[in-house]
Amino acid sequence: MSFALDGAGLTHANGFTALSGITLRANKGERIALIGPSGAGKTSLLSVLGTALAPSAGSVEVLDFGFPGASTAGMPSFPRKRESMSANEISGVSLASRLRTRIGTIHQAPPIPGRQRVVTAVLAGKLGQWPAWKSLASLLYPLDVAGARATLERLDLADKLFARCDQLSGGQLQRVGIARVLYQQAELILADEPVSALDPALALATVHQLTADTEARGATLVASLHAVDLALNCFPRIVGIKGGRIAFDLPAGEVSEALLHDLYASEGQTLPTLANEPRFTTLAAANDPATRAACC
Ligand SMILES: Nc1ncnc2c1ncn2[C@@H]1O[C@H](COP(=O)(O)OP(=O)(O)OP(=O)(O)O)[C@@H](O)[C@H]1O
Repeated sequence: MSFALDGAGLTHANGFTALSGITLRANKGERIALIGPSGAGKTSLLSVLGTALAPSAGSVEVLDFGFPGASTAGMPSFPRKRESMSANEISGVSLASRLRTRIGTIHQAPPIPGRQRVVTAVLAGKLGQWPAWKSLASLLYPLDVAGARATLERLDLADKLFARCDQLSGGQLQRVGIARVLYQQAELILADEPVSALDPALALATVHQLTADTEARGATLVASLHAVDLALNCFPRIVGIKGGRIAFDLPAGEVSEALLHDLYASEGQTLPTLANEPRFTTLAAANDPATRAACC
């Protein structure tokens, strides 16, 4: 099991309930796309899975660490290992940091210092796994340039190896954030709109890198995606989120056009797709076998 949420809820400090009654499980190696309208709760769900926010109701278990529902809404908390490791044996801080080295998070806008070189930003993916001396040394002088270059090559970005991050375009910076997580080789990758700044062809190729990497390593991937066609074409399992609840959880081939239109009813008649092109507004077009073959 990679993660299990049981009746999980998330109420923010201002009293707003972003998630309610979320029951969702994933085995290791699953690739899941989260889709749903703006404000549905996709980022909130990824934050709970990534342990950035504790559930305010229900329970969450991630990579064998459990989080009981907290009474303090949405406040960060520390995980407890499932095999009931005593609090005296290891501190909550240590447990949390150990768990987080196994989770790779891709942000829509990667939080990378502008002055950092691309090579250093990519190698930072392993900072939590390396011993302290190696992490410090790598920040001062990149230790695995070949590894960073090979990872960037997969994203067609090797020519930016020594560029400063504040000299990159939004799409290039987004791919550096993805390269960092690919380099990290996390067991669970949580990607929040990972290709929102890329053109359709690059978005497809980049998502392919993510799905191929996780498939090859048996890692789990959960990605929120704006483009419905990208989700249907590249992910075997689709979870629709609406109003902080799971609207459906189905194999991609079983997601009907009616379900999609119901999910996005608040956003009008046109389904959000790559480049918002109307050619993918029918399920037949979105599930085009040629596109699916190109991705998966
Ligand atoms: N810190 C916060 N405090 C209060 N409400 C919040 C907070 N963060 C998010 N929300 C609310 O929770 C709801 C879900 O937000 P979330 O970011 O999870 O949605 P989303 O599906 O990721 O949306 P989008 O596709 O636009 O990124 C929204 O109504 C949002 O306004």
